[in-house]
Amino acid sequence: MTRLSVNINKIATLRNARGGNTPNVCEAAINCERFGAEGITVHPRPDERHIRYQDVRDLKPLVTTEFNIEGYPNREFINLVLEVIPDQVTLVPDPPEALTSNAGWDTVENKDFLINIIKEFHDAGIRTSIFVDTNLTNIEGAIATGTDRIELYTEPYATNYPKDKEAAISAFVSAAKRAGELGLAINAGHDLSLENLNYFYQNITNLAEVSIGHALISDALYFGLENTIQMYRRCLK
Ligand SMILES: CC(=O)[C@@H](O)[C@H](O)COP(=O)(O)O
Ligand SMILES: NCC(=O)COP(=O)(O)O
Repeated sequence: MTRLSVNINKIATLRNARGGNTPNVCEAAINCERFGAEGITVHPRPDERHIRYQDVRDLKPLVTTEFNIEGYPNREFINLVLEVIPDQVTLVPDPPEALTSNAGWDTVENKDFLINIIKEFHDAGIRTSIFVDTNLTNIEGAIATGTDRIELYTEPYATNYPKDKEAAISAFVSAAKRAGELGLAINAGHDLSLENLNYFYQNITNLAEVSIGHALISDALYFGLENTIQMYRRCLK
């Protein structure tokens, strides 16, 4: 079974546009779960342009499925995660000014850095995942960090899918196979959509979880949140 974790960053983007509390991020999370989401993902960024640190604190007692916090592990982020104790933390190597995530970790170069942070999260009982591309050196490097999971950065797959889906998935199949051999569980995310999700799911057999935000929240404008979540869940069958 592959879990669908709904990333609610874009709900916060809309809320922040007017400075009030509409739409309400906490209500949205509760409803996502009611409509079939099997997890809630948030990615607080240093400028708090969408999810705010306080949102993360407010969400923790409300999320009843799986709470996944993503972000670059600076000390402020690490302290927030250790305060909130989510089910999973996903470490992403984004510089503060990044528009969105656009690369995975160089797990060889950052080995010692990641080992120390992952240990800190493990000591607090938090499952870890690290964002990586399909480069096999980075997949093999991930095991040395002690992480429980990797999250495959799927933007290149999403970009290439409309041109040639077999070519687009190929590196992901190899990466997932190698990760499986090493005993790493696999998550995936970034730019997954109703168009490309089912093919990804069909080809990556050992996929534990996908986190989807931008396309899913956009689709909800047309199809409604409940219907959209069900549509995405049907792509994972
Ligand atoms: C790690 C990842 O791919 C997602 O967290 C994605 O970057 C969403 O972040 P934004 O909503 O800030 O684009
Ligand atoms: N980890 C990926 C994520 O949470 C959502 O990415 P996107 O669907 O907003 O591109």
